[in-house]
Amino acid sequence: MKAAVIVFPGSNCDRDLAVAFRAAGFETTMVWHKDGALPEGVDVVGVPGGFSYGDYLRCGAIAAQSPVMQAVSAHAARGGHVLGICNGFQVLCETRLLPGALMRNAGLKFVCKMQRLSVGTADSAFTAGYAAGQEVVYPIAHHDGNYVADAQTLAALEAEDRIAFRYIGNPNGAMGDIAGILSPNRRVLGLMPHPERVIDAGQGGTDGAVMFRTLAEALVAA
Ligand SMILES: NC(=O)CC[C@H](N)C(=O)O
Repeated sequence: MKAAVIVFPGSNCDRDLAVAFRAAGFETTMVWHKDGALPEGVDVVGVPGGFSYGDYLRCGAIAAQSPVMQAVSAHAARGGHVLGICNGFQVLCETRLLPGALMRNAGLKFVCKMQRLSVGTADSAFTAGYAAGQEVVYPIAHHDGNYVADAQTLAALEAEDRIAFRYIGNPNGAMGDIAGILSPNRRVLGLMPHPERVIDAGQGGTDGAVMFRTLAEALVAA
């Protein structure tokens, strides 16, 4: 299985994401954002966390215009898997691969802590290793994690079982306590919390390792 991790100026979780993919058995290539193409035969593209372009104009807005995002969109259109974490989630919303937007945290502060989450659905290659309703703990670290969408979008996310994770004790004001969502084909996941930072007991938890392991298993079986 092959993974690619996109690197923008200001990405800072790209290496952590590569470590998580590699630990789960993915052959992983880093892709500089100006390279318009993804490696041949890539199964999953990771869009990492960080502060791409210094979070100007909005978090993820400039990165979304990068040449590589056209290749990522084409990969998604072919039914490829995409995982956007934190700034990566913001980039996927700005690219319109996922609906809605991430606004400034309701408390107007950067929030950095371990966060309890409830798994919203086990029906995806990313979340099949969890049970719906299961509690997991991933770290969060963001100032723009306040998920907003119009009523129609929220209703569709709910009706189509596309809310992947919800906060337990909402840290940022996100509508519906939404921490992560899936695309209609369930192959694009964007989430604010960081599963790649909890893949080893030495990091203080292993709840995130399940996501990468399950994804690897699903892609081998596909
Ligand atoms: N850890 C991150 O990816 C941070 C995301 C974004 N720059 C924010 O602070 O909201």
